[in-house]
Amino acid sequence: MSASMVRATVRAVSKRRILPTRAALTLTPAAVNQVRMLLQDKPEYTSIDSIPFARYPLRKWNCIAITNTPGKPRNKRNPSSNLTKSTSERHIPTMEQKTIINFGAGPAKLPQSVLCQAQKELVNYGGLGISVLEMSHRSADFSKILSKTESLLRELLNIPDNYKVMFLQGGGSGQFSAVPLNLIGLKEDKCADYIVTGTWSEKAAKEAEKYGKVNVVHPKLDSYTKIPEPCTWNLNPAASYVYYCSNETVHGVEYNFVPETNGVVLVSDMSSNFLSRPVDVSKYGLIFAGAQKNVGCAGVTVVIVREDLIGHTLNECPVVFDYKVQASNNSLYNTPPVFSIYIMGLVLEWIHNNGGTAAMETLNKQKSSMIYDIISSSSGFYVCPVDEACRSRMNVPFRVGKKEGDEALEKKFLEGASQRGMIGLKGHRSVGGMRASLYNAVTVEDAEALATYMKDFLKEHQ
Ligand SMILES: N[C@H](C(=O)O)[C@H](O)COP(=O)(O)O
Ligand SMILES: O=C(O)CCC(=O)C(=O)O
Repeated sequence: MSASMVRATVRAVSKRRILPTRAALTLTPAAVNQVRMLLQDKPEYTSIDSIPFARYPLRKWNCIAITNTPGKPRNKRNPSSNLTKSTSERHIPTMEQKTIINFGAGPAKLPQSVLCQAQKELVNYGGLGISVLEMSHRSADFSKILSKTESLLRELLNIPDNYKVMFLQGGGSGQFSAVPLNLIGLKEDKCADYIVTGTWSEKAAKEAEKYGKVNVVHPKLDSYTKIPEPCTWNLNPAASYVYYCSNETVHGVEYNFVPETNGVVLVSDMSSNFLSRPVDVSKYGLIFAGAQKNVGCAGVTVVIVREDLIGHTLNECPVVFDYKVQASNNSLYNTPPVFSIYIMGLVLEWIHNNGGTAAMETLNKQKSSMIYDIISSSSGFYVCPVDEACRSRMNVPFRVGKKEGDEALEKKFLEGASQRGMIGLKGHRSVGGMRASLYNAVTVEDAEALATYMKDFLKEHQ
């Protein structure tokens, strides 16, 4: 807590009514952020008693007011003497927002400290007088953001020097096209092997068919609830690459192993489990991931590619997807998603400060086991259709009431969850049921809240 904060008196103001005995002081955005930052990792604080004279439970805050200018002596007779009176700045988002737990599949929950930091810096980034939203992508300041983001990523994933890192637009779906456009020409046959274990790898394989021959290495699965035994895969040694999606967001199928390709270049869509666990990048030719699950907000897609695979692009490849062009321009061939890269930088810093990918993995195991354990011990009340060997730590799909889901109970489950502030639990529209997404920013406490609710709901309806 800074010295100026200690001298502040903070009071609750409900529904824009200011207590009549005192005038309210407008909090500057920086002050609001300081209060937030002070309290964000302290769930044990239910009031702001640590700041003298304040005695109001946080939950009641609709906005907060400060009755004396921080750092100046209090004027008890005329507390408004030090006040600024702009009403436009007086109201800040209610703290009630923070009782919401977002289990959405993406865009998904971001760490609270990242949001606060972004808010703090939104209007005036680093004292420059402008926002990152307004910053030239060719400015020295953005260049710092870009290189900091890249070096954090390199450090977190221990990316070898012979790999390029790019920050592109177009999302995961953009890469469904960019991967074949750049890599299918690696070998003369222009063919690629695809392991299709869910919606996203299916879409990627379909897109690749436009640019070359696609071999799905196993018979089509009748349901996306398992990974076919690797010994049954019909891999083609002449393939330019082998492609798989390491976590299928819709179906909740995740690989707990790296596919063996016998020397053929391995490509992975890690959009929904990126940085949720350590990865040996050297085993891959290319990894891509949209940021909006574990590492930031929508708008930026990270592509990590081994240098020797660059430069085999098909003629019809749009220039913005050409890895050679983007890598040699350091992702600045055209305007990159400046703000999304900045947010990713903040999230990477947060991951770094919280123990890196190994620590994320520990937490992700803990959170997902908590939910899977309830499902397994519910005597069929909750059902997860996915094989135990490939159940996702990121997206836990389940039905309520019976195997194929009891529609009325599932509706009730969602309503009850929503009453407890839990959102985003509805399964993907293509599969129905429930799905709890437990990305990096979802805390153990968030998962515990869901676990408690699931137990209560089970007791009530079994
Ligand atoms: N959103 C998908 C997923 O859930 O895994 C997939 O990565 C496609 O990504 P885009 O929506 O960014 O195209
Ligand atoms: O819900 C998901 O699995 C991701 C959402 C998505 O990207 C989509 O449905 O297009």
